[in-house]
Amino acid sequence: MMRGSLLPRCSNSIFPPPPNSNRLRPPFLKRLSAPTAAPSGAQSRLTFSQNYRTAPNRLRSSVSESQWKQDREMATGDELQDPRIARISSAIRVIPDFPKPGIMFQDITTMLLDTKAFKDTIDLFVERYRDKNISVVAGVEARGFIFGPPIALAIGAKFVPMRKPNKLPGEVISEEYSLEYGTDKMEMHVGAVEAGERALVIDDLIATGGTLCAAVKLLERVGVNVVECACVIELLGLKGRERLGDRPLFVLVNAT
Ligand SMILES: O=P(O)(O)OC[C@H]1O[C@H](OP(=O)(O)OP(=O)(O)O)[C@H](O)[C@@H]1O
Ligand SMILES: Nc1ncnc2[nH]cnc12
Repeated sequence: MMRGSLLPRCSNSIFPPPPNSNRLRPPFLKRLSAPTAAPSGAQSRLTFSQNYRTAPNRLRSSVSESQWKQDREMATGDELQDPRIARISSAIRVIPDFPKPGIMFQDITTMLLDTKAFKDTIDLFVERYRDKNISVVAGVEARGFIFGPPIALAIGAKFVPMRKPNKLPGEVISEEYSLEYGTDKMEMHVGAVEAGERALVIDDLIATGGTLCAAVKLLERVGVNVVECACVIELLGLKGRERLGDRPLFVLVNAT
């Protein structure tokens, strides 16, 4: 059955938002929004995002003062109001009740078919992270493997896969983490990164934040400075940001 094709693509663009839309809410209201589980058949809304957070209390012993200031400026930059985001948002398909009832699945595969939207997505990240002295792009399996490598190549960083358990052949360090239901484990090759390196962690989506948090912890355990986490989509209402604490997170679009 062509489940998703029957749905209109969610749009952020020039059309006025319907009643109760979360579109373009100020950031402080975003925190109060409903969880991802929505009444069956409801259309999830994707919103423009201005999601920047500082990391004021972060331990940055391996980072110079000027680099710290530069990072802070990056994390508190002007609100992102880029027209490319509307196209990206519209190209992401939303499938209700997948993989189980109540979940509004954010399907990025339709965005990958739209060559302009896919390129714009990569470009937006590259524009943000080039010239930031980032030597590592760490991508979270599986969907972080789609966005991470082109960004890494474009900014001149290496790509490090953060994998599900028992996939990497060499010596690994691992981190267990909890998800909405149950636990999972993430692994990284020992020696893939060195203490003092500057990393960007990338994934397609943040929901509860468990996955990104595990990736960050793995890197920090070996002395890597995680400059920022980045996702295409943030699912509002699941408190993913809270789980990340004061670590900066950058997202392109919000969804409920
Ligand atoms: O913020 P969280 O609650 O941790 O959820 C976010 C994670 O969930 C999805 O991966 P998932 O492992 O479900 O699917 P995959 O098999 O495509 O990697 C998504 O790609 C993120 O990695
Ligand atoms: N609603 C959702 N859509 C896509 N991927 C997800 N991972 C966790 N929640 C998700």
